[in-house]
Amino acid sequence: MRAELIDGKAFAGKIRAQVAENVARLKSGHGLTPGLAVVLVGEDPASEVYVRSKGKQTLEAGMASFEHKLPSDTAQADLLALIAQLNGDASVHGILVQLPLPDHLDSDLVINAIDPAKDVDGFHISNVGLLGTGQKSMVPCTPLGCLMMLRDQLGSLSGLNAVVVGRSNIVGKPMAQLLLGDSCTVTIAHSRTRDLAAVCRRADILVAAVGRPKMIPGDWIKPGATVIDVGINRIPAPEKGEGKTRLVGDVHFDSAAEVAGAITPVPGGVGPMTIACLLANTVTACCRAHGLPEPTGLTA
Ligand SMILES: NC(=O)C1=CN([C@@H]2O[C@H](COP(=O)(O)OP(=O)(O)OC[C@H]3O[C@@H](n4cnc5c(N)ncnc54)[C@H](OP(=O)(O)O)[C@@H]3O)[C@@H](O)[C@H]2O)C=CC1
Ligand SMILES: Nc1nc(=O)c2c([nH]1)NC[C@@H]1CN(c3ccc(C(=O)N[C@@H](CCC(=O)O)C(=O)O)cc3)C=[N+]21
Repeated sequence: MRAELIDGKAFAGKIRAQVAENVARLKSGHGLTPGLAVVLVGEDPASEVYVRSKGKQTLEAGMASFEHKLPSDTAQADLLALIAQLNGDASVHGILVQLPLPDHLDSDLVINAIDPAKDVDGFHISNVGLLGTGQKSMVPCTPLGCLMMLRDQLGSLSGLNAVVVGRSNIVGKPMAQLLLGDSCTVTIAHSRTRDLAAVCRRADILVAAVGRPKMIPGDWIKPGATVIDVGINRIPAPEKGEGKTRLVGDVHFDSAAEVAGAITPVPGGVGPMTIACLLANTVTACCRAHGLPEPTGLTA
């Protein structure tokens, strides 16, 4: 292996320590406890694991955690009523509605019902517009975590060719906005992109957010490039025993690590940074809600 490994797990630990320091300062100095409410509709086992780990890390940072688990047949009006209640609750500074929602619910409508100041996912149209115009906003956690790792790794990103594979509202598009904000020359690729291999080979920074296990091989990667693998794909792992599974990214790690300059692993890369940034956004939201100075280094 030639590439340097970018240790997202360790980096996330440092971010969480900074979050905890800021929480302690808000508590002792201002009598404030930042609070995060997570809303989960339905019984997806993967989402439940993820929501539990968010709740645990929220408490570990000294914050308040509110979990709302609703049945999969929850009516839209009931979900909207819960959001209205959380919007009005002064002890809640951040609201996250776990996606995807069951098909009968309109996720755009639900997300846009969240008070933008409490929208710690950064998915509300106001925050999307603010980010797109370079104004202060809530920045989506996964792209924010990726940006932090890239800045830490490379220093300035200015003038670099960045290719983002994937154009979702939750990862690909906001990632591209952040890279543009740091003066990269940005290409967004997707399922209709022609000659994706050639597009990827131009990238000094390659961000993969596709959801296809090991799709990007080493020979699509420019020698020395920095590779950020957002993909979280669970695949069968018969070598671990019958019925066992393991997580892999969208990048074929072994071949990519022979070519790249630096690469994030899966697990232990972007995933832990996403949760750390969620906590960071909650602290930022709490500070803004009370007109207090924001922590430095925890926002874009
Ligand atoms: N680490 C973390 O914290 C997080 C990880 N993830 C993971 O990141 C991955 C992407 O998530 P998300 O953005 O929500 O996924 P979506 O399914 O919403 O988007 C996937 C994107 O990949 C594109 N795509 C699909 N197939 C191809 C292909 N063959 N070639 C090129 N592009 C393709 C799609 O293109 P088109 O638009 O044309 O259909 C789409 O834009 C998933 O593995 C997910 O689990 C997601 C969120 C957080
Ligand atoms: N409103 C909303 N906001 C989200 O940010 C959001 C969402 N909905 N829906 C689902 C996706 C997925 N996502 C992950 C975050 C962390 C890990 C993570 O910590 N992964 C660990 C491994 C965990 C394991 O072992 O299962 C790692 O990569 O090391 C994974 C996935 C956030 N998402």
